[in-house]
Amino acid sequence: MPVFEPEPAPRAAPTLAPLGEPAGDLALAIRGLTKHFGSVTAVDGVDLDVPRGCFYGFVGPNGAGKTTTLAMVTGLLRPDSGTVLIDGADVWTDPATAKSSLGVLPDRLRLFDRLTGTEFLHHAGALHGLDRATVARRAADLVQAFGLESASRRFVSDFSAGMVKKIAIAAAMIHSPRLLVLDEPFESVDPVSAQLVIDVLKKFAQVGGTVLLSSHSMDLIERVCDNVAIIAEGRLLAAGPMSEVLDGTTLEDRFVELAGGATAVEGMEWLQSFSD
Ligand SMILES: Nc1ncnc2c1ncn2[C@@H]1O[C@H](COP(=O)(O)OP(=O)(O)OP(=O)(O)O)[C@@H](O)[C@H]1O
Repeated sequence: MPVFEPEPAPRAAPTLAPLGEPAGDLALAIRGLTKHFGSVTAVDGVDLDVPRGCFYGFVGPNGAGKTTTLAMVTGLLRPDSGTVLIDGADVWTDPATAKSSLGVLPDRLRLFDRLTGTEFLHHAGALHGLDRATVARRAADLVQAFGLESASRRFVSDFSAGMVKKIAIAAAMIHSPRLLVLDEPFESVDPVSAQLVIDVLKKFAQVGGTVLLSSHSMDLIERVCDNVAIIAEGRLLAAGPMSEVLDGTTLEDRFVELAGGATAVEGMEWLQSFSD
């Protein structure tokens, strides 16, 4: 199917390239990315290499800086400092080139919800300059792949939260990008639909596409991704091939060990005194 066919690219060695000059086999290279909101440092000097063809998970506790990082990576939020190269093109100095190879599912996406599912996909394809016949063919492929056949003629405003996620991911893929950046793609998505989405994304990665996604589901990230980055308080604590980051433990254990969070609930004895 044409939708899942980015230019085949060699699968990169499963190690992080030495930080410095980004290597040429990277789908995404982030250097020194920093963002402050007033006195809060949301993202603090993040360096990350995402090799082509990999399925990269991005995890961290609430408020760790995941959404802020992904927003800067995709050109939605201007960094205070740092650079982002997508397929070698700088998101901020060469946005047209960088964004032509990028598909995005942003956080809290607002859709044009008075369009039907199919119209929405056509709109996304047209924005990327695809001709009508190509858009129609790809939209039909995507509707089928994401199990949205019965929804394709309904208004997006009538979609469930999970269906909205699926149509938004489909729209992010319609121009056959090289890199997909998905912020919480499985939030509100039931397990059967999540598996459907994972299958589509795996197919995309198998033919040389690259996926970077954030999620709070450690099981899912461990099962699906071949690389993972753990962020807390705006700093990257670990990044690289899953087996190296886990080092024999589970992702959940590694996450708690690095990012904290397994604290006992103390000082809430009143909770056991019940109002009656
Ligand atoms: N627009 C904003 N204005 C002020 N502070 C912000 C803004 N966006 C994010 N922050 C702050 O930046 C920090 C990182 O937030 P961010 O949303 O990136 O975290 P996250 O890892 O995506 O969290 P979650 O898992 O809860 O979605 C938090 O302290 C947050 O309060």
